[in-house]
Amino acid sequence: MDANRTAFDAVRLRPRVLVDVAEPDPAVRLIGSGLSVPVGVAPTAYHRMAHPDGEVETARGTGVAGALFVVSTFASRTLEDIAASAAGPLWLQLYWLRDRAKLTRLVRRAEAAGFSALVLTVDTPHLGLRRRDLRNGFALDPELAPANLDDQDANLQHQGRDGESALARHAAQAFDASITWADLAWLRGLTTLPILLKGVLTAEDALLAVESEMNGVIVSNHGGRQLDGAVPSLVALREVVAAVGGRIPVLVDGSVRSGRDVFVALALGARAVLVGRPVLWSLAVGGGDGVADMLRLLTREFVQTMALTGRPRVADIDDSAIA
Ligand SMILES: Cc1cc2nc3c(=O)[nH]c(=O)nc-3n(C[C@H](O)[C@H](O)[C@H](O)COP(=O)(O)O)c2cc1C
Ligand SMILES: CCCCCCC(=O)C(=O)O
Repeated sequence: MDANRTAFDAVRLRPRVLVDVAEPDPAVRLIGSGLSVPVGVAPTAYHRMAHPDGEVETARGTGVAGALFVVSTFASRTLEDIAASAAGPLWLQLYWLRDRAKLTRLVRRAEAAGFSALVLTVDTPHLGLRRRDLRNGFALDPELAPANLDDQDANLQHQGRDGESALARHAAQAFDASITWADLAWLRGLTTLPILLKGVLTAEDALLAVESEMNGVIVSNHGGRQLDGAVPSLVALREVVAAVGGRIPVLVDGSVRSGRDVFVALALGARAVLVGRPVLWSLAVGGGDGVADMLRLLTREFVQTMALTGRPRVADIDDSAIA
């Protein structure tokens, strides 16, 4: 997690001057959707831990800001309620569940509710070693449940065993850790929705994603929550962008905390960024309005960086902007 942040801080910008920057335009199109800014909400589980209305508020605030919302498999509100409150594009993040019938039902519900893409997270065959969760015996409040998984697994609410995380135990039971690139054909055949892979950190895997007919990759080390010591997302971005060679969009997440960071990621070849923890913080402080404020702040900072680097359109942002 720290390395993600350090990688952004290490980048220096090369501003061009005497360019007409009277009206910078941060809008983009991404996988068929128009966005006011190349920013999305990363999938994070259980927004009701941050706000009583959970993902319904996140969807409202994200729509107000004209950004994208990637809803987690472990959302704490139903896909249908989230869709009813959304004014912008929604994608559904999937973990590959052992129970393929359950996975299929999720995909069908997403299609019916108007979600416009799927994001398969591929860096979590097992949950990472999260020592604080283990030490604290992390478990969910009994009021909270994954709203879109029909088993309502009691293991997640299991309380009070030191040295065990209810999330890690549930992941071990529910996630299929045996899937390989060959299994992607099954998912590809299940739906016509675009599919992106989240958690790609190498050129080799990016090439396999293209060969597997995936529609995009999200360069991510899961915010530092999976493999301790993994390469920072921003560092991995360069080799993934080079390998993909423009054939499919590349997104990135991990410690994006300002509009300058959004600009840096785009200069290194990302088509958009996802933001994780700041969404939970702003949701906790101000509900949907808080999320909208945070995203609008990122947008204002991004626009200012475009202006002060002499890159008035998103298409003008390339690696010539990086020292
Ligand atoms: C509390 C929390 C829950 C998360 N839940 C999920 C999840 O359900 N699915 C997933 O693919 N990634 C999940 N992530 C990872 C995020 O999607 C994202 O990769 C990461 O948080 C980005 O880094 P950032 O938080 O520094 O912006 C989670 C991250 C956090 C902090
Ligand atoms: C069995 C629940 C697993 C939720 C995992 C959410 C996640 O990805 C995270 O980083 O936390």
